[in-house]
Amino acid sequence: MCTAATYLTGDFYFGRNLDYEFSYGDEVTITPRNYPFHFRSLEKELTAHYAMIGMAYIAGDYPLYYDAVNEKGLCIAGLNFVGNAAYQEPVPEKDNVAQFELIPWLLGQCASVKEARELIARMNLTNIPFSEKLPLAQLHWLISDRTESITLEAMKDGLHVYDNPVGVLTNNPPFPYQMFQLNNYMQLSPATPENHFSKELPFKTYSRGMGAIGLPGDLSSQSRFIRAAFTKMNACSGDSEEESVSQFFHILTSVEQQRGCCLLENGKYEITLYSSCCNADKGIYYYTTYDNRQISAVYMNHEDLESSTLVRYPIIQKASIHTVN
Ligand SMILES: C[C@H](CCC(=O)NCCS(=O)(=O)O)[C@H]1CC[C@H]2[C@@H]3[C@H](O)C[C@@H]4C[C@H](O)CC[C@]4(C)[C@H]3C[C@H](O)[C@]12C
Repeated sequence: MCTAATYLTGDFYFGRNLDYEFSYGDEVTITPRNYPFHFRSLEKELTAHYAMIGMAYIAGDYPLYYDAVNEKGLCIAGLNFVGNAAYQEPVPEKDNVAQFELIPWLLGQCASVKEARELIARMNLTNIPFSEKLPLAQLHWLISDRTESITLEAMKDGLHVYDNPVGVLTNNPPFPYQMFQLNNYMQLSPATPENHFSKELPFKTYSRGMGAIGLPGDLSSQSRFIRAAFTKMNACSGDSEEESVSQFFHILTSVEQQRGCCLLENGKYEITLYSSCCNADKGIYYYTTYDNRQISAVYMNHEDLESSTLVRYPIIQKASIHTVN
């Protein structure tokens, strides 16, 4: 399971929890403007494009991004959509983009969600795998900038683009079902509840936080969607970088997966391998890992963005404890 979210203070923040039972070997990866992107079914090459930063597995010299942000502040995260994602054979009349090419294709060329919508309208998301060892990932995507978010789902009946007014995405079921479920929670509130049950019964609030009784606490993707939406829509913080980043990680923490709570059929546990928070305006990628709660930061603009070589920073997994005496 995974959860992605957006957050706007003075700057715009975008990030995700990557929940899984193993890591592919994740690296914070900066693709500078002149790194050449070749596309499997397109004649067009992107030899000059927007620079981007995100988490990727680098296969050969190719950045297989999980989530990334470009220098214009456009952001994308891919999340599992198993059993529902369906990709097509290439067709002559469309831009045929392989599933693993989607993030470079959009972030390389689009400065906003509006521009991404235009490319998506001409796009066919194809079923060409990266390699035999790295078969198709069944995903759907949260695509955001500071003004709007959309959800992109490729299903048997074609590509769907949904407005995403919540700025949150988890996994199954398809996005319209996720959104519809929110209707069942409209009574939840961060404020102290009032008695609408019966005037004849003398109810008392015995604890703070009772306004959100009924907020689902389990790890299913539907429940994480509701919980992350509630937390994000009610989140508030100061505008400073420290306050914004701290608050963003708290939103993600509301849906993190602790080892032991989600047992898979293979006997392994799914956990939150990393949490990321990208300042999309400044190109700063912050992350924590399951065992390293210290926030690490990689600045895209500290690198030579005119270069043609990937810049890679393997994630720091080892805990760092600040000893004070
Ligand atoms: C496993 C990741 C998604 C995590 C997630 O949503 N978990 C929820 C589990 S579930 O709801 O319970 O199924 C996804 C997100 C991005 C994916 C990677 C990216 O798409 C990039 C390449 C794409 C290649 O086709 C496969 C390897 C890969 C390197 C992918 C491996 C894996 O599928 C990743 C890492």
